[in-house]
Parts: sequence; C-alpha cells; structure tokens
Amino acid sequence: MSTNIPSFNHLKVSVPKEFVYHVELNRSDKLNAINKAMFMEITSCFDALGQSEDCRVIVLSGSGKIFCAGIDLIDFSQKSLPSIAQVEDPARKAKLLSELIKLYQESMSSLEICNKPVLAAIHGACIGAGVDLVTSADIRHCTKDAYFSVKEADVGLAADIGSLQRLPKVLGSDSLARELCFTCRKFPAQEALNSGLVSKVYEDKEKMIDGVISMAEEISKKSPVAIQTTKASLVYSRDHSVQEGLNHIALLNQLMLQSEDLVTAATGQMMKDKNVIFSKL
Ligand SMILES: CC/C=C\C=C\CC(=O)SCCNC(=O)CCNC(=O)[C@H](O)C(C)(C)COP(=O)(O)OP(=O)(O)OC[C@H]1O[C@@H](n2cnc3c(N)ncnc32)[C@H](O)[C@@H]1OP(=O)(O)O
Repeated sequence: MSTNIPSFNHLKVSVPKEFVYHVELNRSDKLNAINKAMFMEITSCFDALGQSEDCRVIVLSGSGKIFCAGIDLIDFSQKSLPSIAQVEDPARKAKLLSELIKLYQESMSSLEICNKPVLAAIHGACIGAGVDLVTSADIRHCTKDAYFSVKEADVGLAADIGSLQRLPKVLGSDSLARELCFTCRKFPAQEALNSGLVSKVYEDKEKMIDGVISMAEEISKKSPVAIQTTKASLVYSRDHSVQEGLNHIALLNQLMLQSEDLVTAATGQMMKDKNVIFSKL
C-alpha cells in the first residue's frame, strides 16, 4: 500500500488499513488540551487528508488518559490573550481577537469541510473545544466511561467555535442543548447515546478503536465518488430547506452519475461481488 503520511508535532497520523487514516490528538501529557499550534495543525491535517487520494475515511481519537481537555487554558490565557491585550486601541484589539477566533473556528470546521467521512472515537472525557471538534465530525462513537462537557461558560466565555451552532442540530433537542451549554454539566456516555450525540458505546478504548476502524474500512471499500458526494449533500442539506438540498444534489449528480464508479458498483452488486475495486479519487 503506497501512502503519503503527513507528520505533525501534536497529531499522530497512521494508516491502519488501506484508505483509512487514523489521526490521534497527541499531547497526552496535557490531556490533549488544544493549543494554538495544535489548532493550526488540525486544519492542515484535515485539509491534506481531504486532498489525498490515498485517504477515503478518517478516524479521530485521543492518545493517553482522555480524548481532550478542551482549549489549552495556559496557552490561551498566558500567551494568546496577553499578546493581544498589549494593543491599546479597541478596534485593532478587536481585529486581532477576530483573527484568533476565526483561526480556531476554521480548525474545528476543517473536519466538516473535509470531503472524507470523519469518525470520532471518544474515550474518558471530551471537554470544551473537544465538543466543538467532535460535533464537526460525521460519526461519533465513545467508550462507556466517556463524558462530554460544554465547559465554556465555566471558564467565562460563550462558546464560539462550533458547539452552539452544531450541538442543537446533532442532538435534535434544543432544550437539552441549552441545558448542557448553560450548566456545563457532565453528559455521560449512556445519555449521549440516548440523545444521539453518539451512535455507539463500547466497553473500552481498545474495542472502540477496533470497531471504529472496522467501520471506516467498510466505508473505504465503497465508491469514493458516492461517499464524498453523500457527505457533501448531508452537510449542505443540514443547513438548507429540503428543496434546496434536492437542487444541490441534482446539480452534483448531473456530474457524478457520469462516473465509472456507478457502473462498477452496480455491476458488483448484481454479481454479489464484495471486493469491487474503485480507482483513486
Ligand atoms: C476563542 C476561544 C476558543 C475556544 C474555547 C474553548 C473553551 C474550552 O475548551 S473550555 C474547557 C477548558 N478545559 C477545562 O476547563 C478542563 C481543564 N482540565 C481539567 O479540569 C482536568 O485536567 C481534567 C480534565 C478534569 C482531568 O483532571 P486530572 O485527571 O486530575 O488531570 P490534571 O492533573 O488536572 O491534568 C494533567 C495535566 O494536563 C494539564 N491540563 C489539563 N487540562 C488542561 C487544559 N485545558 N489546558 C492546559 N493544560 C491542561 C494539567 O495542567 C496537567 O499538567 P501538568 O503539567 O501535569 O500539571
């Protein structure tokens, strides 16, 4: 299997199966707290994997004790904010803050913008920016010891990098989303499963990683044209009317239905062939 694996300081990228990339948050000594450098690496990583024809599905997990302890509070409060605080003029200060927020937003959104499905595997705890990150993923599974916490209000800010926008849509309950955002309470695995935040709970991390990689492998064997177009349509349709979504997919498929993948896949189905090979995309 010929693969191009990007390397980063705070992310570990591996290829457990052909076309399946595994991205691990890799700052376990700080419980994978996300500092500015790591925010930027997340953007670069998902942009690169979105472009790579060797990558069809991405698994995202955290190394060490927990999935993610949120934004790196030391980096944020002792480096990023003080450097902006030195600027006196409110308009110029606001411009710098806006750039910083947008940089963090872009990082979290890079999972959603990425044209490959992103499967998040969450263990231990998923706090603050961790929730922003996983609500931007396509599929979430967790271990039975996992909990989630929209922690921003506890650290004195309104969440501004995705949770307030995506969580209500993921949960389907505006009341529950507001409860979690206002109280910052721990939201345990079983409740996350019952409310649809995750779609599967595993006994432990090892079983979860095996299970999620196996699902990723299953998806990776399907037509990349079909999978990437399906993601584009699901993401678009979530924020548009049914008719706008239908118009969008009609436009995409007037192109994609011309792909060789349609004939290859349909022939494979008719022949009951489980090992259909699709060209790289
Ligand atoms: C523009 C703004 C954009 C985004 C904003 C996002 C907001 C958020 O993300 S809000 C959430 C912030 N995170 C937190 O409030 C969690 C803080 N951490 C904890 O509460 C605890 O660490 C814990 C997760 C409950 C785990 O506790 P424990 O098992 O006792 O481990 P610790 O000894 O506390 O931590 C080990 C080690 O990690 C460092 N660390 C943990 N969390 C963070 C963090 N968020 N930022 C920086 N560092 C963190 C902790 O300091 C320890 O480091 P040592 O060097 O070993 O002391």
